[in-house]
Amino acid sequence: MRELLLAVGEDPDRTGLRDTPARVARAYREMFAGLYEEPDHVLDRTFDESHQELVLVTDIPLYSCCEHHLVPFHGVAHVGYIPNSQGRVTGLSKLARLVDLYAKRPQVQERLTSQVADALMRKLQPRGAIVVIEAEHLCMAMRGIRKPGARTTTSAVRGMLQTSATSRAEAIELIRSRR
Ligand SMILES: Nc1nc2c(ncn2[C@@H]2O[C@H](COP(=O)(O)OP(=O)(O)OP(=O)(O)O)[C@@H](O)[C@H]2O)c(=O)[nH]1
Repeated sequence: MRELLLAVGEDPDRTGLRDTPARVARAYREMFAGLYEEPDHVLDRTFDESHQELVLVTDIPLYSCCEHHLVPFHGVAHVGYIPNSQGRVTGLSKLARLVDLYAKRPQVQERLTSQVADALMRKLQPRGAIVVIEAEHLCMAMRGIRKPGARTTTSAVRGMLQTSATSRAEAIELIRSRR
């Protein structure tokens, strides 16, 4: 941190910046807490419910950090899956926990989207999964190209939500028509 401040021409001993290294370390440890957690544990607890159609949680608030600049990107995630024939479902909050865990790592939006979908497929073995993330990258808003308001949408679709156009269209329509 001291080197970083010197590199950008700041005096590390200046009043107000004296405590900065420890504070920044604490903040980044919190923002990157997902590096130290095992994603599969989030979905350890499941229960059987004879629901074999789409379960979709939309508008999960998302805060992450781009690994290129360590500058935040934020937006919402929509996460859905179709339980398998045993009807193995997970608590709805676990879908948000999964998003949170992967978001709390240095990320790129595409990888974050795929990681959530792949964890669902791995642990719940559902018939299909869909993850859509819409986010604004502050590295494109507050610096660089400076385009505030530009939003990036990424999707990861697995299983029958990938192979069945009807199932995929239903999920996408529900995401688009929310509110
Ligand atoms: N695909 C993708 N790109 C990202 C993401 N987050 C940041 N980026 C981009 O990563 C790129 C890094 O580009 P570089 O040329 O290495 O870095 P830079 O000189 O700071 O680029 P500028 O942002 O254009 O000033 C930029 O184009 C960012 O917009 C992300 O989640 N996904």
